[in-house]
Amino acid sequence: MRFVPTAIAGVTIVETEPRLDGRGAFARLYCPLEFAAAGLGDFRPAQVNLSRNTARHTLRGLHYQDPPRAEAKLVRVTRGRIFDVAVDLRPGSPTLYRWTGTVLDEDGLRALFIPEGCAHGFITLAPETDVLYQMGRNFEPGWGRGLRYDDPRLAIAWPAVPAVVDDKDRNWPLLGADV
Ligand SMILES: Cc1cn([C@H]2C[C@H](O)[C@@H](COP(=O)(O)OP(=O)(O)O[C@H]3O[C@H](C)C(=O)[C@H](O)[C@H]3O)O2)c(=O)[nH]c1=O
Repeated sequence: MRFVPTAIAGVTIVETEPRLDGRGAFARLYCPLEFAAAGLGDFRPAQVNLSRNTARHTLRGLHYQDPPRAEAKLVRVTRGRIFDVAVDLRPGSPTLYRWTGTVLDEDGLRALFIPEGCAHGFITLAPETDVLYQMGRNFEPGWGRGLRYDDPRLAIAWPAVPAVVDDKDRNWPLLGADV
């Protein structure tokens, strides 16, 4: 695996190096030892989730969980295409409230690692898009927090106008202008 840093410390593009042969390819998608050696800490997924999105330009997020339920996640696309975004929410971070984004598509050989302390969201760029999550913690209802995808304080350059957004995601509080 190759670990490609982004503008936000810890948010990392994880690229696999498929082994090709006459049958096709074989690729390692995750390894705790390689993640630890890359400085991403002890990421050992507790649950794996599938987000199935029917319409193009479906937007989900931006979501995060506060300590002690903060969660790291490894996100990849198994069908379709997304623009995937992470926002730094770590107090004292030099990139606090900065965002970074990357396109993930169905070849599934690129993933985005979002560490604890960052919010995550995506917009689909194709219909029938499936997003696969490896989650660093078990899900517990009631711990979900969110940022507005259109918060002017974040100024995320989404590549499309969202067509489908859950009411929950339309109603997260805006960050104050003072942050
Ligand atoms: C996150 C989660 C949800 N659920 C249940 C709760 C609801 O009944 C249903 C949909 O949950 P929610 O509306 O929170 O799903 P999304 O809006 O896609 O949220 C996810 O999308 C953003 C972009 C993320 O990064 C998070 O992984 C997650 O917050 O699945 C579970 O059973 N387990 C889980 O881990």
